[in-house]
Amino acid sequence: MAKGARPPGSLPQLKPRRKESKTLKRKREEEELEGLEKAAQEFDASTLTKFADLPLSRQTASGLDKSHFKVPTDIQRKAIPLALKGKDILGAAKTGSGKTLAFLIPVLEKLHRAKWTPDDGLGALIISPTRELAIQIFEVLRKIGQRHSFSAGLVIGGKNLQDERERLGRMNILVCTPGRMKQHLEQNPDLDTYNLQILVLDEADRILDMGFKDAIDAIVQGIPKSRQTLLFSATQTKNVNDLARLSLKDPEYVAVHEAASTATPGKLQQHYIITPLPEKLDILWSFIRANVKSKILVFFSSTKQVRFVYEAFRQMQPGIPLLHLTGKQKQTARLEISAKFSSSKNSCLFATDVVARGLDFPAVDWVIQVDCPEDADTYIHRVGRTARYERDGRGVLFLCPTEETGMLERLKTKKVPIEKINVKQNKKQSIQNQLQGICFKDPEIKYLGQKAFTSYARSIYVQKDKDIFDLEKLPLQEFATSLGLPGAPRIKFLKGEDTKQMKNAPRALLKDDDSSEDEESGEESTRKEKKKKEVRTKYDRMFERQNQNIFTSHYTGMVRHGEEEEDDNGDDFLAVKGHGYGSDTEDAEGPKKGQKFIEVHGKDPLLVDSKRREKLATSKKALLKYKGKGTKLVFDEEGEAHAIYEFEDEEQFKKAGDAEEQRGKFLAEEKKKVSAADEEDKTVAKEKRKAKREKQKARMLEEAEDGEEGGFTGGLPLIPYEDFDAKGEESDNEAPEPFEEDRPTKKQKKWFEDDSEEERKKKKKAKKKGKIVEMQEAPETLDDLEALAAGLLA
Ligand SMILES: Nc1ncnc2c1ncn2[C@@H]1O[C@H](COP(=O)(O)OP(=O)(O)OP(=O)(O)O)[C@@H](O)[C@H]1O
Repeated sequence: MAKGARPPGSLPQLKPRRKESKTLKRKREEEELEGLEKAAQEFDASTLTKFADLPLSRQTASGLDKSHFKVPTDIQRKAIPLALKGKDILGAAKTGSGKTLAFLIPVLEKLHRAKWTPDDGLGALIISPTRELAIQIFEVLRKIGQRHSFSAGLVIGGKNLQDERERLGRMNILVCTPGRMKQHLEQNPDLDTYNLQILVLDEADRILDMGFKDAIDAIVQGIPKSRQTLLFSATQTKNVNDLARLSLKDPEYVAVHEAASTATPGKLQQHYIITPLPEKLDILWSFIRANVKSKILVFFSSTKQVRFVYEAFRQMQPGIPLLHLTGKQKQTARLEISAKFSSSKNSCLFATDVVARGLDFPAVDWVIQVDCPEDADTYIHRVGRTARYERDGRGVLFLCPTEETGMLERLKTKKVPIEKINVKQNKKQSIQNQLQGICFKDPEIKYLGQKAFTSYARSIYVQKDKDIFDLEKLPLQEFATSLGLPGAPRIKFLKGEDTKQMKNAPRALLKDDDSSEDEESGEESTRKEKKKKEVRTKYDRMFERQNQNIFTSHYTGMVRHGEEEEDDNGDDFLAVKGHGYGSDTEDAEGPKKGQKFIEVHGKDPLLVDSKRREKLATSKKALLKYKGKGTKLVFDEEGEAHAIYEFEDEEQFKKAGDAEEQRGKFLAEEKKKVSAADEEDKTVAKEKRKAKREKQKARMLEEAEDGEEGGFTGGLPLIPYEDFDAKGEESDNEAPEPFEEDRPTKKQKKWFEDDSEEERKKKKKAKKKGKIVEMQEAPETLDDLEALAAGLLA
């Protein structure tokens, strides 16, 4: 028999051997999982010094190692062993102390030990209050989970609901913001949450506050009670009601820094200055000019302030790259700006509280809080953007004299060590004249300044802590002057703002169109969706965009006339009738639901049943026919008006021929004159438009060139409303954004290209020396990021 041949009747060896190895493999895996579970239950946390000591899957251990995480931080050392035992956790630790890994490692291990496969659907849900933070969490998950085969997705809005929906059904781990997740739960039948194993709330106190209540309740309602729940924050909630809402089971309170003498990182130096409100911008400007070689993060209380200071300072060229980030920008722009600030060495980012929590910008030197935060917790989160994970950092809080006592008391109660410093008067530079010049030359910036003024006043007005925030005590007139405005714009507060809205100040700010944070609660997104569905004309949108309080009294009068004085319209040429309009009940005589009368001067009321018809009926052209021909008048020496014929000699008039013929002739001649004048006007207007366009173009070019030389991001062309509508998501609610940053500009590119160019050169040099190991290219957009993760973390 040939060597290796099978004896007759014997069984082939290959099949049993393969079967045996599969079975063995499965058995070995089962044993491994059981071993992990047992080791986790028996693990003694006091023996933990390195991540390698933890009973972790090979995949997680390898992911941590590859991401260069070797030694756990305090919160990780305490929270991870408990979470691996399956406990619910309330985790509290200072900002920048590594809470993200403290919940991501248990998430991966939970699914691994449950032998979760891509077919098992959603196993873990991680909720973050803002999109930026969700993206950051997702990136860390992608790094440490790279050896696992779970699929992971981001649900944060900013893109088509349908696109997101299609991906969701296939995800094992979702990182989401509350409002968007609620939307999906309500509208996406493929999203099955009934098998969820673990729920995480990062920045739990923020997520559990009133603004997200509906969304969180809706999410929790649809997930099993038997799941594990992890809550983390630097300012943790222990509110029993909140915990009951989440049905936590005997949660372990892990507060590593509770016994510490301070609530903020040890390497953080914190100072405050007392400054009158009108001097804030002078001090900020002087500070930035003195620290152009630093990385600075500046907080304001509203989007409008951020935009005004950014645009004005940009024109003044402080000698450091300026950036701005608010929840009102489009997602792509926000991502781009975060990335730019992260990668830059020296730059100054103006922002709202959208970046106050959780964001891990590397190596920020200074956090400046120009506007007083609404409470001590917000202060702690804002200042925590510096001095992260063993690094140094400095924070400066600007306080108006009226805010000093109250705020310092709040900070002391929260164990925040902060010291007063004084501004060196000889170093302080007044920029009031420059700002006045800028506002005078550029109406767009003046407009932003007016909006910044009203937004600031409003932000103070809605604050609930009246011991700190008192609008009446602020020198508003001087503040307006300090912004470069000719006078203080009129401010009108909405009725009820001081009651219902003030009760929930942070959310009130959020609901205002100047909202300081970005994430939408469920109610907010539903409201926006409803608003989108309403048919609105271009003019409706235009009026909505404008802040009517800051217009001239003439304009306000015009608008109010239409809004408030409907009934008193005897002298109006055009008026909307009040009766029956908007009534829900049908009225036999009046218009039906959806219909209304419009009254055209001197004619019977017209019944219209749609906006389009109303527009047609009230268009300039349609109204012309009611206008009549007009009468030519001449004035005597006393200034009294008379019809022409009153001055004519009757005999002569009769001689000239038939009266009707004369009238016809006169009308024909006048018509000719009017159309000639009309033509002339049109030509002049056309030329004016052309000249204006050319001027704008020249200005852009000039600014672009300035930017290349001086290194400043340049202004952008003013965009006609129509163009803006076509492009901008935000155009529905916002004033036109002439300075939107996600339109690429020469200067912006140049600025950061220089940085990366330099870095590229450095890398090239280092590579030659063998210092750098090439890494996989970083994802640039959300889609890149998701594509990398969604197709399995591996
Ligand atoms: N074990 C570790 N070893 C080294 N670096 C770590 C470790 N854990 C976390 N870090 C780093 O520390 C920084 C802060 O971590 P993280 O963002 O998780 O802090 P945080 O406690 O969530 O802060 P915040 O309260 O502001 O949200 C990050 O850059 C992270 O990569």
